[in-house]
Amino acid sequence: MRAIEQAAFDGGSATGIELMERAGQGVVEAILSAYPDVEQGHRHALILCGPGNNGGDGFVIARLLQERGWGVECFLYGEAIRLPPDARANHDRWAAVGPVVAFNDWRFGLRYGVRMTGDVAPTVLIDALFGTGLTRPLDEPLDRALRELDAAFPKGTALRVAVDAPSGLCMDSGRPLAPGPQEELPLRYDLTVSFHRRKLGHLLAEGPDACGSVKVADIGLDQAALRASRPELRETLAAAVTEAAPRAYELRKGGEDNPGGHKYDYGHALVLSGGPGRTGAARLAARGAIRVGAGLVTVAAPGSAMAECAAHLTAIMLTRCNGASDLGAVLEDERLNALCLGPGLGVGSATRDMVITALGSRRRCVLDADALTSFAGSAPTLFAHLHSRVVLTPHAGEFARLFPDIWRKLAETPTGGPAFSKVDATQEAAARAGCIVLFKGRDTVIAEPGGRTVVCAAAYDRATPWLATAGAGDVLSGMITGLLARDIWPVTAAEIATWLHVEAARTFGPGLIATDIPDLLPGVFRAIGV
Ligand SMILES: NC(=O)C1=CN([C@@H]2O[C@H](COP(=O)(O)OP(=O)(O)OC[C@H]3O[C@@H](n4cnc5c(N)ncnc54)[C@H](OP(=O)(O)O)[C@@H]3O)[C@@H](O)[C@H]2O)[C@@H](O)CC1
Ligand SMILES: [K+]
Repeated sequence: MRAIEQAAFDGGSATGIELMERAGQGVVEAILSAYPDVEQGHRHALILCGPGNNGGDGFVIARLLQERGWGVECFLYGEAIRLPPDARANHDRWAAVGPVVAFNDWRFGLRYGVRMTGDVAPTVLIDALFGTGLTRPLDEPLDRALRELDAAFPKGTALRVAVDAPSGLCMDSGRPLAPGPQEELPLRYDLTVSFHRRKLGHLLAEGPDACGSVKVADIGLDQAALRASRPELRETLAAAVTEAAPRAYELRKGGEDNPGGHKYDYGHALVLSGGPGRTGAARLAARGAIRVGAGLVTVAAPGSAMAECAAHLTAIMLTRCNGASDLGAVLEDERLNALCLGPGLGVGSATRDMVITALGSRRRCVLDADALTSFAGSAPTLFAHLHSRVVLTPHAGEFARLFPDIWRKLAETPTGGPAFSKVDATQEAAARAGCIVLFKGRDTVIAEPGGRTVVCAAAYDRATPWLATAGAGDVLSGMITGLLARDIWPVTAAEIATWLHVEAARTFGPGLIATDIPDLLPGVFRAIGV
């Protein structure tokens, strides 16, 4: 954001004071449009201003609300004379018309303990303490003061709005920089108003829980001009966060963009299955692969599990595979162009051998679940065989087993900002593994070694708590495999599959189970014009 802001200054399209005014306006407009009721009846805002430009935004908001006839109380954390110039100017403008309470006098417990209701009780609390400039955990006394405020006005009694960021939340990682080992932010919010774009912190880790909802205020930064003036920003701006639906032509069969007409034009995916009683995961993956449009899908199962698989599979073919040497023979069929190993496959040396055989064939490949866990403690062996057309899809536990040192960095309590983030962790893992890593979670991150990184967050209006169900991950692996079979570039396949997976769950809602997901894809395809 600092670089973007500088580009706007350099290009002469805005001054700092103009951006700050628009930011303050943006917050007021966002509050009034999301919560029009706050303009009815008693209107009183309590505004906490910090020592940087976030605090400056707070003073603009104070002035604008007062001009609308609101009662406003401003509290400053820090010293007015130390404020940066634009924030100082807005502090002084406000101070000419209203009081500013210094930190020593905040004492929310005393102040509101006795007059919690009536005309002086705030209906809106605005946090303009820290935004993107948070560099270290909140000081203990500030943390305590905010907890007093939390107790005086429990969530639900006054609307809570964060300017750019909930104070204490690191906007590069979504991780709290709070004192104490619990890493808990003192306050949670109903609305967070971001400027220009959503930031990683709004989407990663604790971000969505802390922010409540996020509205983006346009402060007039022109994206096209910025890209032209600062080429190095292009990649970061393009790749950071994606919520866009995949382009329909990438998924379409037939037509001008995709003239192929034969099933073999859409590839042949092979999904390896575990033994009897454990074939469900592979069958779920296979169904994901065929629904996403692979031309053909075969499940390869041990002889002892053939009958079980045959009883359940119709559009999907079946072949026998009793281990690595059988797999080698199966892979002599060159038409098998994408492989999926892991779901229900079993943990141990047999799986390790099959993974190594699969990787040796240089096919596009998804490794998930047991295929990853089988290499816990021998990750370097796996890394030695990986290549650029492989996608690893670990959840947190699997990630920790393969990349224990990277995981430790992510699990440690951060002592400063920017804190080590899931984006950093996934990029490091991809660089080490030499392949695509899709690090699952509500804040899924997909990284290519030294290349594109994408955050596909299932948060806010894309929240899908019902995806936390057994087998959902197996379907995702199968969907990626199906897209790989269709010749879609691995990182794109991972990205499209993740989006479709969330979208399918969203269209279904409560009650979703994994077997539903593949069958929801046709509806999602229709909705996005495939
Ligand atoms: N970029 C844009 O386009 C626009 C940006 N705008 C706004 O500016 C915000 C960014 O402003 P910013 O850079 O001044 O940072 P901000 O978050 O106010 O805090 C920095 C201050 O806090 C201090 N500090 C840090 N941690 C601390 C701690 N734990 N405890 C105590 N102090 C701590 C830090 O001190 P230092 O680290 O130097 O010691 C410094 O003094 C952005 O979020 C948005 O709201 C809009 O106005 C317009 C367009
Ligand atoms: K803030």
